[in-house]
Amino acid sequence: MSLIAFLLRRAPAGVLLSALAGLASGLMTAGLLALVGRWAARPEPGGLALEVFFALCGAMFLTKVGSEQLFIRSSLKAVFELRMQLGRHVLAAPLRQLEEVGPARLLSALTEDVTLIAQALPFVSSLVVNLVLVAACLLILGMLSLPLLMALSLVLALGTVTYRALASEGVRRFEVAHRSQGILHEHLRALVAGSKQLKLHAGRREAFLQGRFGDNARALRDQLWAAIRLFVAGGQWGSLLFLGGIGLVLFVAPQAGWVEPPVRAAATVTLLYLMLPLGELLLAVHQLSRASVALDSLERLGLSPAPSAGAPPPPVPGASWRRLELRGVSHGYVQGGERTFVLGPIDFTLHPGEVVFIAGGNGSGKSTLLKLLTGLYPPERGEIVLDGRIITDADLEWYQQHFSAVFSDHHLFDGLYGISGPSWEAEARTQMARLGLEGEVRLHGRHFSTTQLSQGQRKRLALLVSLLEDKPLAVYDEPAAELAPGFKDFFYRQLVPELKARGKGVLIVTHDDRYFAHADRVLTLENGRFREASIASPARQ
Ligand SMILES: Nc1ncnc2c1ncn2[C@@H]1O[C@H](COP(=O)(O)OP(=O)(O)OP(=O)(O)O)[C@@H](O)[C@H]1O
Repeated sequence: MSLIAFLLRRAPAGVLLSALAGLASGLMTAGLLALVGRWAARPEPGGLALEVFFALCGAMFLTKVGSEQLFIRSSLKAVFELRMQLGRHVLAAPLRQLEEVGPARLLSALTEDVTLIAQALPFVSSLVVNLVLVAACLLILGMLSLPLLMALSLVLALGTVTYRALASEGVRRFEVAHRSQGILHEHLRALVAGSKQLKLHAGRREAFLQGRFGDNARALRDQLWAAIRLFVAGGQWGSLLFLGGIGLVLFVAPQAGWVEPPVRAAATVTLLYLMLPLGELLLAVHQLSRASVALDSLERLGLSPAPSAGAPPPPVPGASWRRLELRGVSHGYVQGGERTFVLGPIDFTLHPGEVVFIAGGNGSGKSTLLKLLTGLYPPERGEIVLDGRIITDADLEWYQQHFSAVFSDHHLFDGLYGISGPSWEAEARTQMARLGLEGEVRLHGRHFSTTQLSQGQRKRLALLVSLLEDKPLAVYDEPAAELAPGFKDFFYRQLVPELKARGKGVLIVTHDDRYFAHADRVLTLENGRFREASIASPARQ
């Protein structure tokens, strides 16, 4: 099973030790059963070796507890590693791949799929221990009566074949339900993100809840029920067969002469005991089947690390550079097999201390250009060249580290991650004061006291982080869109000239034509291409 392989890959020593302890525990239980069986078969009471009985009980308890604890530790380790690995894969995957998979599917994988796997892992241990117990019970029964063992094996084989047929159909239905779960996640995201609009419009709220959301939730409920019902039916059929097996021992076997009267009690005890591990096995198969669907789905996400992952360490912030060029670069989007938009080919050069504004209508490709320039989208055609070095796939990670960015859909982290240096705190406080953030947000160590802020405050906090990063190149996508006039002025008239004076290359997507005079060049994008030549050093307003 893929789940067992998954565990063995991540915690081989712990799983093997746990399996050995489980095996020992199963053997002790079988020994105990054999002992009790032999005692039950004696015509006279007494004669059970008490010390052997208690020794076996103690050993069974210790090996079982040891096996379970080792297994739980190994499972937790495996799940922790899976979470870390998924996090790394998400961050190492090319941005386009993440956009294509979509946030809902990613979140569903990182939360629900991992949880399903974590919850199912203890059942791997149960599978091992109970398989040993079943094998041991069959061995004991075989020693008591060979014909009985053969008849029971037939019953068990029939049960297994039927259960497998039902279970494989159940797994198929779990797969269908899993796809609905991904769609439900998308609707849940819409429900949370759109709660304001839904609150203000009762008709829309009901239409959404009863419509797409409710339809999908109902479909998921029905698909899960269809899948679980098959496993339950399989389990019930297995129990029925087994009761038939007990009937065999009690009524048919003695008459057929398969079981001698002295061992009939022992065979019945063993058979009755066998019901326990068989029941647990069925439960384990059910849980593990569901988790296997989740694991397969995680593997199907196919988050391949970008070719640049694991590249040389990033440069020290503030590293010097001389010239950045885009030579005939282009990038296109494909949706439903059709090219919907192409940016480029673009030729563009930026030098230290240069400030370039990018203007253009909605959908003209400004944000796409920023993603291309920063290496988040590798060019389909053309070259990015930094100081004469052509940026290859293997250089992308290194190249990306030159940029500090504030995107239009910027995520505000709750603290200053990755900001270091001897005077980072003093610098942070100074810049917070300049950006008017004092009194609105406080620094607790490296964490912000809050991120529950207005749009303008969030934008200023994002600018603060960008300033503290102190990278050689700064790109901003409509940074002043939500800023009040005073802060807009401060940004264009003070911050941007300061960045320029410090030799940064600055690229700003903006519609603020009042401030165009503060750029060395203003380039306008139109349908993915630059419309006109640069405006060199316009007169300051
Ligand atoms: N992830 C994506 N997948 C497919 N198409 C996309 C994607 N992102 C953008 N596009 C398309 O590419 C075109 C350019 O989008 P882009 O976001 O670069 O424009 P923009 O100039 O920044 O627009 P705006 O001023 O409205 O922010 C648009 O037609 C858009 O629909």
